[in-house]
Amino acid sequence: MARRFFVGGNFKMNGSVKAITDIINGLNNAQLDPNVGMSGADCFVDHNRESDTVTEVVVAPSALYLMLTREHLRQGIEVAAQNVFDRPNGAFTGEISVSQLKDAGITWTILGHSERRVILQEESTLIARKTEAALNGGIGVILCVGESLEQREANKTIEVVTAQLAAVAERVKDWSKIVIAYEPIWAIGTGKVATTQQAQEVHYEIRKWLASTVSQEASENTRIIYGGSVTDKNCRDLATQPDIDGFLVGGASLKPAFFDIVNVKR
Ligand SMILES: O=C[C@H](O)COP(=O)(O)O
Repeated sequence: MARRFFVGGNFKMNGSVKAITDIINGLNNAQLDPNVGMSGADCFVDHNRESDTVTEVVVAPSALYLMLTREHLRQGIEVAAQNVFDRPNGAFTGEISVSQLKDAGITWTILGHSERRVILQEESTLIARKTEAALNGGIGVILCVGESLEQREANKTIEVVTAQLAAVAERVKDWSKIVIAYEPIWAIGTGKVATTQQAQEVHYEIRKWLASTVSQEASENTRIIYGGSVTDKNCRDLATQPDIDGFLVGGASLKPAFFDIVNVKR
């Protein structure tokens, strides 16, 4: 079975009520390229159909705008949090629980983004616990991994990325609700996109790692998406690579160019 193409929009800590409302309206009115496989504006996602051709689209506004987005965004596009805590409801000031996300109709969360790993100093063990909690609570996880420029130059990319994944594999056996986002840190927000070869190489190695560490089934079925300066201009070549199953888009997800990325021919 072909893996369903997946495009996530990570708004990061951007936006206001007005700006997010404008983005929601844009998404609600977006026209799809008929070459995606379907025609009409309601074809982004339909969870009642088993389609390999229709792209799955998920957007991740900051926590303050999750409910606004879910309330006004058309059905068929899912909403993701950018983080979730690993404990049930309780005395954890400033955190959001998995059950609170579910209660608000939020079906995905991003975890392990390098901005949280580096700036907030989140370690792989915490990210693994959060991943386990999200999955146990019925929330899908966009699990981000990626190396710094220094690590790439020291030829440590695969070692770093697989160590980040291994922390999750220690706690999680079922990877069917995980989408892995490979995001080289040096490509995030820098305008310096990985070459198709660089991205494909790492995605291939991640798939190999899944086969040897998780299962052959996880290797074949897990979506591995690329993030890091993806635009409507550079997404096409990346999308044609055999192990690239979509994108996690930052800056460009705030702009109309996002629809061209969703509609990319592959
Ligand atoms: O989560 C998204 C990535 O950090 C990529 O961000 P970017 O597209 O702005 O480089």
